[in-house]
Amino acid sequence: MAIAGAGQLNLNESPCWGSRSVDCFEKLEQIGEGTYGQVYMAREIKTGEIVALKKIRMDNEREGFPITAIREIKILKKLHHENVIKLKEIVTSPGPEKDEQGRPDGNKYKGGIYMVFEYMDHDLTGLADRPGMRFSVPQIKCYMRQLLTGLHYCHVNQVLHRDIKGSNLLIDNEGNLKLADFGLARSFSNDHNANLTNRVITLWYRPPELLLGATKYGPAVDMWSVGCIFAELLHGKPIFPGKDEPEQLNKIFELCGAPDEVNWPGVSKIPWYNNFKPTRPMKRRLREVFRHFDRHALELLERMLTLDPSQRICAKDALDAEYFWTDPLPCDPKSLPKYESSHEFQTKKKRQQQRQHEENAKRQKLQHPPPHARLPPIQQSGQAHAQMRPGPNPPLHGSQPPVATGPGHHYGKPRGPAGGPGRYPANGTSGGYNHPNRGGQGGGGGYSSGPYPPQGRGPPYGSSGMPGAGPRGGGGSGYGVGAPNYSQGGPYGSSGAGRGSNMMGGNRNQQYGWQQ
Ligand SMILES: Nc1ncnc2c1ncn2[C@@H]1O[C@H](COP(=O)(O)OP(=O)(O)OP(=O)(O)O)[C@@H](O)[C@H]1O
Repeated sequence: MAIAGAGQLNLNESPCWGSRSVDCFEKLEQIGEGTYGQVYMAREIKTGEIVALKKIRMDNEREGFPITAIREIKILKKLHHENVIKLKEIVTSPGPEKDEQGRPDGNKYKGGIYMVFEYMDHDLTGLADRPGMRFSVPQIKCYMRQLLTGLHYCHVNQVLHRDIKGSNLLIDNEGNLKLADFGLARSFSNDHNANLTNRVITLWYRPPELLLGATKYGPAVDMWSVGCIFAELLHGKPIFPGKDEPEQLNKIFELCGAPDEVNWPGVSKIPWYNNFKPTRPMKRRLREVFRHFDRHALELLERMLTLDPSQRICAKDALDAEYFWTDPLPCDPKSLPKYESSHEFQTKKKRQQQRQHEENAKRQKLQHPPPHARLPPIQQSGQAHAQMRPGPNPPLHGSQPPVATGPGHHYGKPRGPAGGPGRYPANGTSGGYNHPNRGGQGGGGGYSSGPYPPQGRGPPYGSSGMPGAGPRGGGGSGYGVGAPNYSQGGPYGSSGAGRGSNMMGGNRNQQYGWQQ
């Protein structure tokens, strides 16, 4: 695990940061299990305010404070925007800790450090995974616009998120969407001259340039992930559910066509192009496969899922796209229905419990088969009542969630002329952005030379179907069915950097192949 050098975690920067104990909060429920450790819903005892506590995993005391956490804190401290999660403070636990039930935590590290975030009721994966959930078009437009607004702000401030996926998009019951989990984020310079690792972004949302081994890249990598989320919201399931990198690339080429020097000038110079260039011609089929999508949605998707990153649409232009300015308009976030809290961790846990329940029931049935299954049951007194009770597998959720069916509330009419430029602030300095860097898109600065992991220049993954571990939790397909988070096989999975595994069996080290 990469560790912090002395003084890197400048907790003294803001006098109160790090000075309070986690005992100021009462843990209510675990809502996430991430690379760093657990995420809890908690209540601040003094004020009653509900927050999210993200514990920084410190499995090995000797390795010090994880560099990923330092990065996340550093980056979040400079980002202040309504579509970016707010890091409120850092709190510490000097002694043995307690879990949600007040029992001593068995963690061998006796102290702990927590990030305190504003609490969000859902993540997009958890929300979409609710039984019967269907997002309306104005709702999808509303979420997409907020996602792009938050990302535009990050990009203007020269921060790449590098892990855009449903479980990192948090939503509250006011309909606000915020980007979260900046553990893989980093600053970038506009000239894209720095070498960066290509082992970032969860596989299903990873752009072709990273899969082909590019180490010089920019905000376009996040825009590919946004395109994948957009298509997933419209399509109802993930569009590129690859098992490993070769399959991932193949799925991309099957839909977006094979890259060549015509549609992507310079592609043949990307390190692993020759290893993975398709051996047969592959036409772009996006319009054909998604012909049922609305015309403006398809136009925007085409520009997000453009193979050549230099031609891919940027967040600002996406916000200006016709899609957001034609009827039905994005709805007002506040008009969205309120749902019972739903995080990916919880929906997966519920599904696991349900599966376990079904297996137990099956096992019991096998062990104690009814004496004569084909004979009618012998009537006994009270049986009629017994038959009225629900069966052994009651629905997971007692009450069905409200189905979002197109709230009729829209924002006002578009602010700019239809189709005209500049409906969105050009550099993110207007539109209510707090702009700490003042760099603007073309501005200098913002390029951090901090201790980031070296770029992944290892050999490419094997060229044919490496056995990839399945998605975290074995969940099927994204929105509506389960969340992706593949681990990687092959050379990518071999680095032993320790960001730890999660309860669903996934391991981000494998997934991202972090190197020392
Ligand atoms: N502020 C918050 N409010 C509510 N839930 C949150 C908050 N932050 C995180 N979560 C929940 O915890 C989950 C994991 O959080 P996060 O992604 O920040 O941790 P991580 O350790 O980086 O996880 P991963 O390795 O899965 O990326 C999120 O998907 C979300 O469901």
